[in-house]
Amino acid sequence: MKLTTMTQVTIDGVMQGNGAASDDRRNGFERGGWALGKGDDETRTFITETYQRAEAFLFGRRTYELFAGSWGSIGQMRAHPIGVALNEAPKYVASTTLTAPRWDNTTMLRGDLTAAISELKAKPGGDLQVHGSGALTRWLLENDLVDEMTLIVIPVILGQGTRLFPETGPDLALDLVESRVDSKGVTIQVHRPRYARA
Ligand SMILES: Nc1c(N[C@@H]2O[C@H](COP(=O)(O)O)[C@@H](O)[C@H]2O)[nH]c(=O)[nH]c1=O
Repeated sequence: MKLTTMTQVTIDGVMQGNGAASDDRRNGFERGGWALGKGDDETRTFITETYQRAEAFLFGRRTYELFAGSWGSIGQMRAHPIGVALNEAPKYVASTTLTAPRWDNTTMLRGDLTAAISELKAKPGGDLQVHGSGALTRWLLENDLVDEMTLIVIPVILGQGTRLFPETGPDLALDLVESRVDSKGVTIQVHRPRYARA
């Protein structure tokens, strides 16, 4: 499988609390919900089709729990095409703290994460998709495991919140695979990292 990430970020690179203000108030964050209703229909279709294409999903603990409590639990969300894709596909969670995953079709990845993810990547098939999961995405980039990275850039400067990319991290060159701007100014960028060590 090809490991792909999809993250909504602001112009200043924040990824915290894109969906709802209540999702994540860590570190006094109070400007959540910045991505809600921002893209146009074409962007929404792009996002939905991305989820539908997934062979499997890989999550960090926090995003897994947020998704399990929404896409996995609320009837209307389960019935949405994104909900259907998420509920049907196998889900993997990288966490050392989560003991009892509450969503069907979930496998916990413990121990040697590099080996576990390399094994998943070696399986035939389509996308192993990571959504949200900032800590995991940073770790995957640090460990040269991301094959393709989609950024959905929302035209706001938030001025607070956790950034997707760390203050200190890997130095990566990216090949642009696809980019487009929608009618509301939301930019979609698909990049392939070119790892120096690859
Ligand atoms: N940007 C963005 C999300 N954003 C945020 O990711 C955070 C969870 O990951 P972590 O940083 O590992 O704690 C949490 O603040 C959530 O609001 N989540 C998504 O599913 N999709 C996205 O595009």
